[in-house]
Amino acid sequence: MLVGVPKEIKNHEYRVGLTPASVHELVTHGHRVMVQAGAGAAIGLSDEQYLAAGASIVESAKEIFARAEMIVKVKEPQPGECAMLGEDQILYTYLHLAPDPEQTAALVNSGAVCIAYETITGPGGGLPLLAPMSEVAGRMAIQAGATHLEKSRGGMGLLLGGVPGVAAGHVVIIGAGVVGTNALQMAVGTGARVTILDKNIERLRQLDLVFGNRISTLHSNAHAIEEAVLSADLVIGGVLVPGAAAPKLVTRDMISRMKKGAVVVDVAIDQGGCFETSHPTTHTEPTFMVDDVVHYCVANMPGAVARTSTFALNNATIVHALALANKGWRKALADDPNLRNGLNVCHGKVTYAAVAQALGYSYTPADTMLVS
Ligand SMILES: NC(=O)C1=CN([C@@H]2O[C@H](COP(=O)(O)OP(=O)(O)OC[C@H]3O[C@@H](n4cnc5c(N)ncnc54)[C@H](O)[C@@H]3O)[C@@H](O)[C@H]2O)C=CC1
Ligand SMILES: CC(=O)C(=O)O
Ligand SMILES: [Mg+2]
Repeated sequence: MLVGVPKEIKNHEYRVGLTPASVHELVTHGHRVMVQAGAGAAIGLSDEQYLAAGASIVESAKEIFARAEMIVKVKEPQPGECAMLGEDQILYTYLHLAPDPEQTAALVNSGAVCIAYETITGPGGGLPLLAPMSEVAGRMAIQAGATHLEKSRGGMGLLLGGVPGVAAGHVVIIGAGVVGTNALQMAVGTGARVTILDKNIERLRQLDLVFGNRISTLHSNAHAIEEAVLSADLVIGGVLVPGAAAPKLVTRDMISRMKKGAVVVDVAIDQGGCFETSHPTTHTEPTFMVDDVVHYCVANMPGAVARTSTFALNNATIVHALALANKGWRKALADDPNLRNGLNVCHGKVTYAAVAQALGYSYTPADTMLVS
């Protein structure tokens, strides 16, 4: 198969779909890989390294989209990229379609076979292609939150861990999945007081066993969220209902009653966000204020640590990239129900139930698309 890797074009996005090691893996299995010139230059992956791994270097994204049978990316295709996708071309990347009607319409119109990293499941459950970026974003959420608690960034001027004789800050984490757990580890490390909420009590039991009385766990409901948020200095939003738009758990009214200069980091913003007042921001302008509360809502947080993130992502994505290239999409999806769960849009149909439901499309089950 001819595989293409365009340079990412989202704001401050320096990750690359394939590392030289992943290119080498595909080439060893008999495939050809085209990489756009300079795709990895910002994170120290030179064109020479890609050439040495067996790729060819092409100048423009246009040529890659025109020729490749499978496009491997990181972020959802931007409008210009959607316009270049072709009928039956495989697109393998993050999509986050439920909160994004424009992108969904563009992918439906393209006729392409669109496989979303974030809905591919693992043999033991979970979302193994989302997990590495959630690890990164969860850890970064505390860094970003701590930085924006500084006065010069709009925050109340608070050091999360406090100092001897001065109380530590209160971090509230909503969602105890991969983002939440990684944020929890970092928050505990700073010496902050931490409360974590989830609907899944079994998950809270596991965290209680590991962290003991260094944290408070709370079953998530509207009342518990309100009480926790109103006493928080920093709130991290890390909930997920796979493939669906994030539930708005923190209302505008709660935000208006929070401490002035508190910070919210809405990691779930790529699925629409779990704060009613959120809207997506970029690394160039990561925050905005609502009622004197700093909102950090960057939809591609791992892009800021693109080198770490690219390697972590490739560790998880290469296995299915190989299956798709080796077998073609129909057989690869037929053989592997976990990969099949990644199919969101195919030949003009929406093939992921939560996306169809969120955006008012009729739903076509992925397995009905596998016969040619
Ligand atoms: N902004 C960014 O750059 C990034 C965003 N993300 C996003 O972060 C979000 C979280 O991802 P993961 O942690 O990997 O998901 P996950 O599936 O590991 O965890 C989500 C947790 O939310 C919980 N949850 C669901 N509804 C809830 C509710 N009403 N109250 C409390 N908890 C609830 C679930 O029980 C689960 O434990 C996703 O939307 C993901 O796409 C991930 C990486 C980067
Ligand atoms: C998961 C996601 O949205 C990201 O890594 O940018
Ligand atoms: Mg997005």
